[in-house]
Amino acid sequence: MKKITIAIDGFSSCGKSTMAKDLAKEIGYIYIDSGAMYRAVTLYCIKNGLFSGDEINIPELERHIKDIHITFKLDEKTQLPRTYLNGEDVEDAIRTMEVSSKVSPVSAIDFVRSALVSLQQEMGKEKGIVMDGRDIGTTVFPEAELKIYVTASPDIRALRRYDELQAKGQEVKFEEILQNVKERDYIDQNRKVSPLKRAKDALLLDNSLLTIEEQKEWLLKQFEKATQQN
Ligand SMILES: Nc1ncnc2c1ncn2[C@@H]1O[C@H](COP(=O)(O)OP(=O)(O)OP(=O)(O)O)[C@@H](O)[C@H]1O
Ligand SMILES: Nc1ccn([C@@H]2O[C@H](COP(=O)(O)O)[C@@H](O)[C@H]2O)c(=O)n1
Repeated sequence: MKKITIAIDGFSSCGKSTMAKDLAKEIGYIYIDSGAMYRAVTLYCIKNGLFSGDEINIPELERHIKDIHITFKLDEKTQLPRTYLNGEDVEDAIRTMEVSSKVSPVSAIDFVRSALVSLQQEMGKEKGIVMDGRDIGTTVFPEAELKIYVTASPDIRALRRYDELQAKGQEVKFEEILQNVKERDYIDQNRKVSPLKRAKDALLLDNSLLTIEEQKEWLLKQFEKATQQN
């Protein structure tokens, strides 16, 4: 069967990567979490002193951008990709609140976006890929055969993330997560370059009241329809 490209965009913590991972596993496609790449650049900035408070040293980051190498390696146990920054496994380090609180301003920088978009397009050039993010259906793969735009209420999204981080043993406050979710939504929707918006041909999914299993079934049906049409 001819392989297609699947773009899943939407708001932070709404379940995009859960859906994308599940589908990719089921259909044998590559899964790429583009948010992990923006998080890795942010972690690089933190580790290399490119932040002073919340302020990024943009000229310095531009000088460093060619030294930032992001790759993914499949975890043998989970069969899921882990993110590597310059050869180091940073999959857990990029999921902290510190990175979450600094990532959206980093992702709004034009040269950061153009570097990562080129890398994402290279990863998807053979098709057979499910990529999730904010601009996958609008900028990275505007020709994707299946585009999904996911949303859920901010409170529901914050609660899902809170439960997840608590289960991982991270000390977090619900209010802090809710504020971070709202701030990232605002920056992501209002930045100049590739803001988060629904592509004209994207299917809308509000999963506020869906279980993980229900959204998985819904997505699989959309995949089957898309492959029949292409
Ligand atoms: N339909 C659902 N019902 C309940 N919990 C869900 C649902 N979908 C995903 N989750 C949970 O919500 C949390 C956030 O999901 P996920 O990481 O997939 O979101 P995301 O959109 O990829 O987030 P981000 O953009 O911030 O990376 C996870 O703990 C996941 O298990
Ligand atoms: N295509 C993308 C993906 C992500 N971002 C930015 O990265 C942040 C973290 O992404 P998560 O998916 O892990 O939440 C996100 O808030 C965006 O600022 C992006 O700009 N484009």
